[in-house]
Amino acid sequence: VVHSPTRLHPRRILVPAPEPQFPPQNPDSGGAVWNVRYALCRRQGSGAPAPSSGATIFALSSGQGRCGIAVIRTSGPASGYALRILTAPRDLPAARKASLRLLSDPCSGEPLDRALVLWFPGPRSFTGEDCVEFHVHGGPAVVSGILQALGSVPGLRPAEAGEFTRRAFAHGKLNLTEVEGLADLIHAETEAQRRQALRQLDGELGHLCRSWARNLTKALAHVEAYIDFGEDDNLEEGVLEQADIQVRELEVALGAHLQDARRGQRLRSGAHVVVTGPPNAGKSSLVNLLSRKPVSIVSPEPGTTRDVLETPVDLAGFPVLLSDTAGLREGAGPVEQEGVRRAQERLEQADVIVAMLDASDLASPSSRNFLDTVVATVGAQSPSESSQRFVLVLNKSDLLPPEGPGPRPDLPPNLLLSCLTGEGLHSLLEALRKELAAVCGDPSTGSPLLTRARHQHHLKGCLDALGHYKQSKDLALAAEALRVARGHLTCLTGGGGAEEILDIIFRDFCVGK
Ligand SMILES: Nc1nc2c(ncn2[C@@H]2O[C@H](COP(=O)(O)OP(=O)(O)OP(=O)(O)O)[C@@H](O)[C@H]2O)c(=O)[nH]1
Ligand SMILES: [K+]
Ligand SMILES: [Mg+2]
Repeated sequence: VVHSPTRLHPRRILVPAPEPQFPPQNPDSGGAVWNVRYALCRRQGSGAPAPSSGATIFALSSGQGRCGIAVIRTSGPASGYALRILTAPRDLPAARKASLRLLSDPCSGEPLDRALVLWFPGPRSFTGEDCVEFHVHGGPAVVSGILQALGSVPGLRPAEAGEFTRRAFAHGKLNLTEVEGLADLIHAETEAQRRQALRQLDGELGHLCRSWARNLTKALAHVEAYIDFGEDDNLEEGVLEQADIQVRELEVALGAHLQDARRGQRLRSGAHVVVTGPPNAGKSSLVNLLSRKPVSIVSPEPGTTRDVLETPVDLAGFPVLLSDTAGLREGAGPVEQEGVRRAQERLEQADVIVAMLDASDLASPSSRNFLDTVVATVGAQSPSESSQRFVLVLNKSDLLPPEGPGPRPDLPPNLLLSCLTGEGLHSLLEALRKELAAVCGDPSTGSPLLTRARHQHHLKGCLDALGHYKQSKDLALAAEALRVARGHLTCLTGGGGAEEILDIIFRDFCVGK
């Protein structure tokens, strides 16, 4: 082994590379409410079985319940046989063209439905295997009759949650980040979520990781060439310097992406918006207005809200967990004091703070106190210093004299609102949209966001390994560090996919997808 002058080390030690491991618990179980829907269609136990079983699977792929048309699909080698045995005439229709067929039960011969059937011979299908789609009338009896008929065909069994997508992944039709994008697209509830999911399904994050991995492979080749042929005069000069340059470039790119930090994840699971202020400012009125339902009790009595009340809302296309909190004041009874403590705790977790005051009551002790404490500290931070965003709202503008509130130079920039008349709501929504775009990232522009803790984990692992590369004085260790770094990028797109990660991801799918 030839050592470069900067990497002198007496011995060549080969330490086994630490396997890039991912915590086995579900890393994305953050947002309580947004995840309820995942729980609804989550299959119990581990992920779907590996596709090597060779079985042909079938499932209802459209939604449950009565509908105009239901789509039932199959995937696997017996798909063509199942199609022929259920239909008359018993020949296979032209590939990828809809044909009208009478479906009947293969055992009793009883007609089940007249339906459109589609035949997708592998590998040009969603899963890469032979697939069939039956577009049948969506009545429950028709659907269950056809599912039963399919179940009676030898070699066919009902699909498990996510099994179609898992087969697509196994046959290289989708990489892991695309699978995640597909899961998110199915679950997307707001416009921004849909845009982000679609970009991920299009493979943008995957492409980026693969191009980074390619650069690492080049750097590794340079280091290995130096190890093997360092003394050879034919070796082009400066190979190690080239590797160093590539590593440095990658470090910059990874650093920029990690700085993006939790924006993509927030967009996926919801940003925390917390409404705070002194008692009776109208916090609960605003929460009810934004969520368009009576989440919180509104009353003229100060100290009405005591617990933190959280509700998921779609604010200007962004998914938000909106929290109503107790009015901040001192000297209240023990129950209200506990409410105040919880309000302050929630405030610390907020991505966006909506601080609300009664515009007609700015001189009261509780208003002054709120201005001197919360507004003075959070409101004074510039957005770059603090990751929390801040909007100051002066409510009850309808109570102000017609000439307006008059200039208040001691207040930070603020918005006038009346929850009673709705005046100023439009400007508040626009201000919130801007803050949310800053907190969640804009999914239609810029580089693809990291949507899961898993992505961040592997990029960070990659960056750490690059740090080891730069520090290692031994060339063999340096090469090993590059291999570890590349391993993290491969894991991100599912190249080195540990079963356990696959299980976590495929759990998010419904049966039939
Ligand atoms: N005139 C007027 N009254 C309002 C407005 N918004 C809220 N109110 C009234 O102000 C009172 C307090 O409203 P809430 O929404 O309960 O205020 P809160 O900040 O949640 O109060 P606590 O939970 O007790 O801290 C109620 O009687 C509301 O009807 C407004 O824009 N104009
Ligand atoms: K109140
Ligand atoms: Mg309240």
